[in-house]
Amino acid sequence: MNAVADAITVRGLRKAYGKAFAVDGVDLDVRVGEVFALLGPNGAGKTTTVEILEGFRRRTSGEVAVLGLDPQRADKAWRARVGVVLQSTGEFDDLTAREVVHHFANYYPGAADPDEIITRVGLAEKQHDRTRTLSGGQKRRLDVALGIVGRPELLFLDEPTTGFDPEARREFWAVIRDLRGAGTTILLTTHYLDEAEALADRVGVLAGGRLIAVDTPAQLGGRGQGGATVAWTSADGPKSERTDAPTALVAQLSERFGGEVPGLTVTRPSLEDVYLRMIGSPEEVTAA
Ligand SMILES: Nc1ncnc2c1ncn2[C@@H]1O[C@H](COP(=O)(O)OP(=O)(O)OP(=O)(O)O)[C@@H](O)[C@H]1O
Repeated sequence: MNAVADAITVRGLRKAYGKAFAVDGVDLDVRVGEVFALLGPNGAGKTTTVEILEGFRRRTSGEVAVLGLDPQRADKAWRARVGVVLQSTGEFDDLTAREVVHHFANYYPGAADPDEIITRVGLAEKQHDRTRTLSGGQKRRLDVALGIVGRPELLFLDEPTTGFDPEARREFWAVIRDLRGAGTTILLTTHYLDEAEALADRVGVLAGGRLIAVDTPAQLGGRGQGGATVAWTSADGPKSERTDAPTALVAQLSERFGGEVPGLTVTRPSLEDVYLRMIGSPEEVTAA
């Protein structure tokens, strides 16, 4: 169907630990050039899935193709095309951040300029510090630098911004948008719904090892259609109404108020609302 082959194709993927299936029949396609965010509660199987795609874990069954190859049989040339940012950072102790990035750049035939990468991830001021002295968020930036210095076609990011302060997250988002703009395919896992919304072309929700939904952030769980809440201020106080036809209600209100509707807002469920509903959060069930 696609003019360009998918970057990742997964069919019937399963992974058992003992008798339990951490991944239990996942089908997934990630298109070339898209940012795909894998969401899901703790233990849903995100890291297991991603590590299988990266070639770091063996699957129990199913078919997997990543950049056209089975990651279990991947060679050095394939590895050079894939960037990986793992959940836990490697320790380089007495090397400086700059030395580590330069060292990693040597592994890749078409590496980016390491100094430019250091600047892009916001580590320029800390580049001469030993990595063991970096803060958690700074170490994470270094992880990201190591993942992208080889100019990968496909980048895996497992919870990339955990431990980042808000400013660092925004800077990281800009780095990801640049990479996307340059044509990099990105698969990321995140617990931050705003991050998925800001970055992802599509999101997939994993729960209990199964992919229960795949859609754009705007459309996930029917978010884009109907189900809006219109709120306004009337003479006797704030009012709100849930409706599947918000435009018609706003038109009625406008007529009633003879123009501007005081305090008018129209809101749809946030990505977090629909996500929590999907994974059956107890809070959401009681709120509904
Ligand atoms: N090496 C392992 N041996 C046994 N069980 C494991 C192993 N790794 C993961 N699991 C189990 O598999 C399930 C999925 O774990 P996984 O790390 O893939 O989840 P996750 O979605 O990435 O979670 P989180 O959001 O907490 O990172 C969990 O129940 C976990 O306990």
